[in-house]
Amino acid sequence: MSAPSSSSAEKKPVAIITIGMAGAGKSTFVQRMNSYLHSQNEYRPPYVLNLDPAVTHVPYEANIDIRDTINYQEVMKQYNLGPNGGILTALNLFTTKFDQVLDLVEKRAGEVDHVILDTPGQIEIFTWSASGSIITDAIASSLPAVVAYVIDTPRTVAPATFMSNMLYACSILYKTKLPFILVFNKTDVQPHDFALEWMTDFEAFQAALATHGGTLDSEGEPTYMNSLMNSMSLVLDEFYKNLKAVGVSSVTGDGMKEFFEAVEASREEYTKDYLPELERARKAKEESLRAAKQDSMNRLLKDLAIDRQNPDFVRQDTWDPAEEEDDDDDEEINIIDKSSDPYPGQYVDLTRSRRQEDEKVNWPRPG
Ligand SMILES: Nc1nc2c(ncn2[C@@H]2O[C@H](COP(=O)(O)OP(=O)(O)OP(=O)(O)O)[C@@H](O)[C@H]2O)c(=O)[nH]1
Repeated sequence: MSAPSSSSAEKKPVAIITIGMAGAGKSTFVQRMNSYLHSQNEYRPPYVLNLDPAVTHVPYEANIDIRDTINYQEVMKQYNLGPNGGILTALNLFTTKFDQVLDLVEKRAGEVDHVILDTPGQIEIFTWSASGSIITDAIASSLPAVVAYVIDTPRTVAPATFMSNMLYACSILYKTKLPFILVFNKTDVQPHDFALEWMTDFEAFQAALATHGGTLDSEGEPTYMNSLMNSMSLVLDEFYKNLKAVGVSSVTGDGMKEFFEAVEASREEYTKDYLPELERARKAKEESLRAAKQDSMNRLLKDLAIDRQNPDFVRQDTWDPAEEEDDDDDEEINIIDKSSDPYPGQYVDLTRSRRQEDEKVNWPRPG
């Protein structure tokens, strides 16, 4: 897929990468985005990708579903892994085919306004794995992209939990460098006003800390935890300036209008901040590749000049086409776009197809 230029980025669909702690409501939120976009005239229905191999049921119809390509249970058996290792390895296997996913997304890019990604329940599997980074970078270098960080609002009312959640969000923001929306979910159970207040008013957060239990030790002095959180909240002040926060209820649909307004604002942010940085990094990489190639070429030419002085070498140095290896007989694995017409045999199970090929094959174990 070609990289978006600053001028064409606004015409491309926005990729919404949905991330959040287990149980924060990611899948329900993806379903809500899906139904909201279907119901609005100003938007076209989205293109949805499920990247959670272990989920038993998703409340939406995904266009591409990792479970159609990777049998997560089989991966666990083959590699003798537990559930988290199984999810990570399944995601790694899927990532090796992500170029096909990008091709399918590109084919649909003209027909949709949003490409939505649902990620595995265990947040760290996506945010701290090589596959998560590869997928995020691949998507973000092809389409305007935004991270929707889903927060379980009722479980974030304690200042310490709020702070840990914000620190986690902060680490993802600085890792991906993408436009970032904090999605305070489940506002039907707990409104998110307290969070907005803590993010904008440092003293309000301090006051909440002071009134929360366990903040003073037996001598009436602030506990270590309390002092730490006080200092942290000062550091986070800078982080809060770099993001948008909206409250939604994935159950009632409250706040979805505001969420999509934040997505549109993020598209502009992507074009203004992320894209120039991406183009700069790409140029630097091309330049270093070009320099490395030139260096190899110079060394090759130097070696050839020496070898050509040896008549025995010149006699042996003939090219025999029969010795060429045929690399084209690799088995083709296809990612499935379920919104295209299916045809018999289209389903390919990456795990099973490998096993049938050679029962004795030992797959490389993750390092
Ligand atoms: N009241 C309320 N419940 C919600 C909301 N969003 C999600 N839930 C509930 O929260 C629970 C978890 O939701 P999921 O969508 O499965 O969360 P998830 O983050 O995808 O979960 P994992 O993939 O297991 O990490 C479910 O019981 C949902 O019904 C909401 O806006 N309001």
